[in-house]
Amino acid sequence: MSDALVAENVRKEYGDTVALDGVSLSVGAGEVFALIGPNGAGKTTLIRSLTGTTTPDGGSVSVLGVPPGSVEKSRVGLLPQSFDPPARLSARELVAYYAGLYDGARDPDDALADVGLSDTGDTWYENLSGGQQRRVCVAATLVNDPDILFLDEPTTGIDPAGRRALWSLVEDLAAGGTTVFLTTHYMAEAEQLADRVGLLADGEIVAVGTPESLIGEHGGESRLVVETATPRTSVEMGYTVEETESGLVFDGVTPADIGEVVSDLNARGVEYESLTWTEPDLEDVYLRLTGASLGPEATRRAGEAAIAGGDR
Ligand SMILES: Nc1ncnc2c1ncn2[C@@H]1O[C@H](COP(=O)(O)OP(=O)(O)OP(=O)(O)O)[C@@H](O)[C@H]1O
Repeated sequence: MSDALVAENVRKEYGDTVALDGVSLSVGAGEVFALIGPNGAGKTTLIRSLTGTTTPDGGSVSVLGVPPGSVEKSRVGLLPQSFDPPARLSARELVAYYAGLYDGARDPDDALADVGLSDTGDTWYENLSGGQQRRVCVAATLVNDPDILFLDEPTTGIDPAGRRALWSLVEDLAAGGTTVFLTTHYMAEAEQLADRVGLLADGEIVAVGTPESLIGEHGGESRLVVETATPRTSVEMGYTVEETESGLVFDGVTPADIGEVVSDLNARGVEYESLTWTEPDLEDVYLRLTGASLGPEATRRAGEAAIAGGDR
């Protein structure tokens, strides 16, 4: 697989802020690469550096074999994170405007159909919902049938059904040979779509690999989550136990161990409301490598209590 995109030691500073601190990566032709990382990690700055919408202070970038400023415009699609088109255009007029920038562009209605908005072509952009507006913007990036597509948080604000429709669109594009470089805060999106994922933190790539390899290397063990009737039940067992807001998390529990843990909980009089067994996923990788929280779902408390007394 030849490289569609190569960045070497890219550096960008804004005053005292080092937005990119020597980023190197390559993306193969036809590959889907997802960039994840906390707010302010430098994801948008990297996309802007890769697409020539900002000039790095150091390093080099090659897109389809040439510097970003020299690449044929019709071969590249870019959905910026912030995109504020004229509101008093219909969805179709807006997409047609972008189609007019290219020779041999696609039919705007086909691009709208790609994003599931066939019925809303006549609606003014300002009257569309936030998620529909985002989908129109995605449609606008598809009119030139790009060889490489940069999508900066493409599904932010889009409802779950719309998000899955866009995932399917990205999968179709990749199957057709389009290289896709996207950023996202949705770990499920990166895990579902990406051939490889890069984790950016404080302007540096801290891990890169297939979702499976990252999870295997950094995701930790499978675990049993126990929601207890009484918050922060203190329990002594032969597993590594984390206390959470809502109960207990037992690390390293396989499905075959669940019965034993449940017996132990019963024997010790721990009342529980639910038991959920989970395998590590990309969210665990993210949390472990950034030490950050993804939101209210991720309320796991630090401070493991490796407790003696059980039979493991
Ligand atoms: N034009 C700018 N002027 C000054 N500082 C900037 C500019 N653009 C980005 N920064 C700073 O560079 C750092 C990286 O910002 P960037 O927008 O690339 O992060 P991000 O990973 O895309 O964040 P988010 O997930 O919130 O979109 C931040 O500290 C940000 O404040």
